[in-house]
Amino acid sequence: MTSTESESSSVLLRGVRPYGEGEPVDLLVADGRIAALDTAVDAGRAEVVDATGLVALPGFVDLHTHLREPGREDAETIDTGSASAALGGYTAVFAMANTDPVADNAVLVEHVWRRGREVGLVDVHPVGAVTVGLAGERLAELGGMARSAARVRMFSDDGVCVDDPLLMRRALEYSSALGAVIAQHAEEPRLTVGAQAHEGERAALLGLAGWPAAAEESIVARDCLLAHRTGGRLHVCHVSTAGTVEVLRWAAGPLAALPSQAPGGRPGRVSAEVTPHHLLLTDERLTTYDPVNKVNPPLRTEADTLALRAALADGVIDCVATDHAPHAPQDKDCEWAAARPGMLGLETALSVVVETMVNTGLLDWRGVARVMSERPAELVGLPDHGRPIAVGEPASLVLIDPAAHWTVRGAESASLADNTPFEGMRLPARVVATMLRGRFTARDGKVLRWIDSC
Ligand SMILES: NC(=O)N[C@@H](CC(=O)O)C(=O)O
Ligand SMILES: [Zn+2]
Ligand SMILES: [Zn+2]
Repeated sequence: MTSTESESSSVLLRGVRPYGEGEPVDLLVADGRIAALDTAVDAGRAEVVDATGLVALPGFVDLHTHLREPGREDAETIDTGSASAALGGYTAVFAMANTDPVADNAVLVEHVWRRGREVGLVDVHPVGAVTVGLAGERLAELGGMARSAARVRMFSDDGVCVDDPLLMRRALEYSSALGAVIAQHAEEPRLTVGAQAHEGERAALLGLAGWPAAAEESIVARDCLLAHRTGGRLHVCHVSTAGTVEVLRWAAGPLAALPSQAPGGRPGRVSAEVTPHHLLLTDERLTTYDPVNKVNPPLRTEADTLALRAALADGVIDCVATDHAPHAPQDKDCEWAAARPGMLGLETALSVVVETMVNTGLLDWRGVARVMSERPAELVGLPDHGRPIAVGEPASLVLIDPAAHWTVRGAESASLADNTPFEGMRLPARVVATMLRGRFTARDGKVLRWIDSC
């Protein structure tokens, strides 16, 4: 993007196409908000940026990111993870609680929140743990975290499942009172002891212990019932099987029609996310035994990827979440069984969504805005993200070159880690710039910190 310099902090984006629709317009940003949206807008003292041909969408919101700070700053920090998020088009991320120490108290979540603000590249919202130390034995102080300066609105033991039904039921009961969401890593631990790969033909051929689809589906079914009966707010993390899609369909239909026993008769609500890697990759990739493909839940079959895509398109799955899971080399560059599960996701998410959802005709750009920005913001009640591109709204935006292609190189990512399963793949569409409340946080592949823009 070329631009003319100016001493003013306002910016005029010339020739953008909001949601990729209609004729190009000029979008004027002033005081952090969209000040004009029209043809031939007078630049005045604004910096003029040539954005011809670029699609503008509301900045992306990731409900599932691992930033690793505190505890594993060798794999990622709030700073490097925020930079990766800005490059990927994100303006808000939810940082999972499985850090060391675990984010299970007000002091820790406030630390993560403050550090995110200091870095200032993306709004970092800490996720609080559901149980103390993720140990699954007693509930953490959810209320204390919700009332802290971090205003925690999502709780999760992600990495492990809250498998005790009584604890999960209590957490869901509290969630409605707190206006929060319980995000479940759905994995029945008794069914995945020693599991290494999706249970099926591929795992059998490779001699890897199988990870049954029912381990996920049985917990999702149980939790949908608990959410409905308690009036709680359940969010299902990283849906990976066609069977889970059917359970979610049942929860939204026949189950929702049953009377709830919740206080005031208010039924629970269930939402769900899918990761870019589960939309694109299958267990066919495991033949190399390269641990870059190891992830929890595991890569599944092509039929699963197709069911997930259809469910995202028709709204049974609400949104895309990256499950960005950076790992240090010693935890990934080792034999399959010893490697940690997880893969990078923030910088490749848009391109994978375009490849699997837009280029297949399942979603248009408005649909991309829905699943990557509007719906996730709505699920957790973020008031100033996922907003319409309209005059008066916050200028938290992503500009995309829809015609670009690029080749993924983990070493070039802003993340400290390089465990991307998309290494060497040529993918469509590229984030050209990200803007948070009127300030560029990433532009032409470079991260812009406060200091750069002052
Ligand atoms: N997805 C993964 O394989 N790993 C995540 C944990 C998780 O999301 O369950 C991690 O923290 O590394
Ligand atoms: Zn998980
Ligand atoms: Zn995760």
